[in-house]
Amino acid sequence: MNRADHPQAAAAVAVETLGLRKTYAGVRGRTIAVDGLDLLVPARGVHALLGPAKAGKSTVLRLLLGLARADAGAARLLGVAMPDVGRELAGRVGALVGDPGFLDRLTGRRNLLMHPAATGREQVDLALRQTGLADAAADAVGSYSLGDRRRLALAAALLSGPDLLIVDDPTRGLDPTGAREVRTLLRRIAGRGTTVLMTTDELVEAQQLADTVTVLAGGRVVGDGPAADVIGDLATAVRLRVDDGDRAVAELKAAGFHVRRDGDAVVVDGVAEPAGVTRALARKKLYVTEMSTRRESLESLVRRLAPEPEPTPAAPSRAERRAARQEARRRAARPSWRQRRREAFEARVAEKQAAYAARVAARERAAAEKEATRDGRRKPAQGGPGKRDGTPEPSPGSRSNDDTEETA
Ligand SMILES: Nc1ncnc2c1ncn2[C@@H]1O[C@H](COP(=O)(O)OP(=O)(O)OP(=O)(O)O)[C@@H](O)[C@H]1O
Repeated sequence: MNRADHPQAAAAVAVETLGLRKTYAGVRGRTIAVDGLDLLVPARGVHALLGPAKAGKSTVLRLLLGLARADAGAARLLGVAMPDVGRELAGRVGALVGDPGFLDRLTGRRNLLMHPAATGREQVDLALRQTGLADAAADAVGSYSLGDRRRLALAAALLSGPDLLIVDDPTRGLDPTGAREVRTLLRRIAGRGTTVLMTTDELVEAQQLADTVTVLAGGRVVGDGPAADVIGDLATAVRLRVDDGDRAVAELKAAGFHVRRDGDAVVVDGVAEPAGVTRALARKKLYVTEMSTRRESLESLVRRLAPEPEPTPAAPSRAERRAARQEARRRAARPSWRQRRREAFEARVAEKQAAYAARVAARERAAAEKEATRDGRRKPAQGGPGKRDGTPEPSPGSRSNDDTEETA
């Protein structure tokens, strides 16, 4: 979406990035984790960075928090440009990225009191109340459920009363109850005026929790805007069997559906009304023999937003470069296709010429033998068949030119 077209572009912006890029070097070459990212997070509300595994979500958060250095691009958090974020925004940005490193044998309250952002018991107790942990404040963290630990981590991130809270995958690993509690908490935090920027790979979570979303795939933005517009009402994917699948795909495409083949089946993604698909087919005299529907997955959403996402090109590793050089040398040493064809052709010509020469020699031999036989017969009879001048009659097969001669 164009910045100017963004519904909240006119309002304050909490986070914005332009052309942000990050690559990681590994044993198998370089991985492009974030590839020219333009991100716009409106101030206030919950913004979800939504994408499948390895889409680059966590890397974006790490870049924004200064935990990793970008190769290129620019970013501003709460109006402050990236290199100065740490110095100028101390206390205004809270984060929950990675393991908060609580000590199990200490109470929740004691862990928070030891946090660098803690200023005193009053502030700590406020954070515990805000996260619904007041009753568990005196319990050892070792006895906390995973959901309670996550809420304690959020309490730590809230200690400084931040304007922006950055949270990486807040419900990962939680049971449905724990996940629901954390989602409710995040909505409550946003309701109090803190902008929440979070990552998730769950479509339903983004739909339930986020006001705005950015969908990432392969380190790139494939869609962004209000959650209701980008995700919609969790459209349905329809799977069909039709007698003429290829024609069905063509007709549905022409009718504006997002359609693809999956083996014998035809799959239509992002369908608001499944009956619309069967109607469109029936109009073209194509009849459905089998049909099933399921809620749209994140993968099909990404496919719908970016029908043919370009694969992230990874730079070749040293081993791959060496193999490519060896292959080039091997090709250079081997005769070219053209050269091999010419050699084969010349071999065929030489073969045919040799066969022709052998046939001519055989005919000449045969003619000479015939001549010798005729001479032998004439001698005793002194006048057999033949011309009067003694020239022998040409035999039927003794032409000097062979009209069956093959040309190369
Ligand atoms: N420190 C690192 N060193 C090398 N590669 C990395 C590093 N961190 C991330 N990557 C690679 O960068 C790509 C993006 O990873 P990232 O963790 O940002 O994705 P993600 O969308 O958060 O995925 P997930 O939901 O699985 O956590 C992946 O291919 C990952 O393997």
